[in-house]
Amino acid sequence: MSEITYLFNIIILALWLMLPAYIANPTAVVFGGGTPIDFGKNWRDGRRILGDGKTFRGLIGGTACGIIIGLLQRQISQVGDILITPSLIAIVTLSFGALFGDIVKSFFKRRLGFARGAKLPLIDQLDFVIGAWVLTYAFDPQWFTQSFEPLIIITVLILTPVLHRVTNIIGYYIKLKKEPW
Ligand SMILES: CC(C)=CCC/C(C)=C/CC/C(C)=C/CC/C(C)=C/COC[C@@H](COP(=O)(O)O)OC/C=C(\C)CC/C=C(\C)CC/C=C(\C)CCC=C(C)C
Ligand SMILES: Nc1ccn([C@@H]2O[C@H](COP(=O)(O)OP(=O)(O)OP(=O)(O)O)[C@@H](O)[C@H]2O)c(=O)n1
Ligand SMILES: [Mg+2]
Repeated sequence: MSEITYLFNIIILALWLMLPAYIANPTAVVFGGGTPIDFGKNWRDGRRILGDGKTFRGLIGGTACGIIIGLLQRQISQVGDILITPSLIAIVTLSFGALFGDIVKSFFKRRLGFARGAKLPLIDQLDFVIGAWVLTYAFDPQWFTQSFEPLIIITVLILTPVLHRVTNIIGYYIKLKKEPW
């Protein structure tokens, strides 16, 4: 196998493993709106706990879409036998964890005084990856460690900011996102 083919396989595997999280994050934008998760309440510092950018509809819609993709992946990997099958726990923790990470980020963003939608380079791009990994490692450490080898982790960390930027620019031009970042 040439080095190019090897690298290509690593990238495909990284995308495959991250897919529930990669789908949950942008579909939360699509389904988002309505009641905010913090119910419009402020923290002790007088600023919003999370802000209007984190809603129940986004959280539920995004998690559901991620889970549906994960269930489809389980069917596909049984046919192919080459791709890693996500565990049922991992499907849920990758999807919910992505949006959980995004929520935790917004909490700290508000505490630092950043307005909703303000730019926070790298953190805005990796919040959902970290959230998905932390919850998956917490609830299914065996699946996590056997699937996410160090090389896959590095690939995801490099690839995600690029994919995030591209999807956000697409989202901005089709008027689903208010900011192109
Ligand atoms: C391995 C195999 C067999 C297949 C892999 C297929 C493949 C190419 C998978 C990756 C595609 C993918 C979904 C990439 C995006 C992942 C990602 C990093 C998403 C980040 O989400 C950003 C989102 C929210 O931003 P926020 O963090 O600031 O809250 O941005 C919102 C964007 C939108 C609402 C635009 C609409 C997007 C969708 C409905 C999701 C589907 C996206 C695409 C089809 C575009 C993918 C384009 C590429 C190749 C980057
Ligand atoms: N749990 C979520 C996550 C996202 N969204 C929607 O997706 C948009 C983009 O998400 P994101 O960039 O994460 O939020 P921001 O508005 O930028 O807010 P923050 O500064 O808190 O990141 C939000 O404005 C909101 O409409 C949502 O409704 N519910
Ligand atoms: Mg944002």
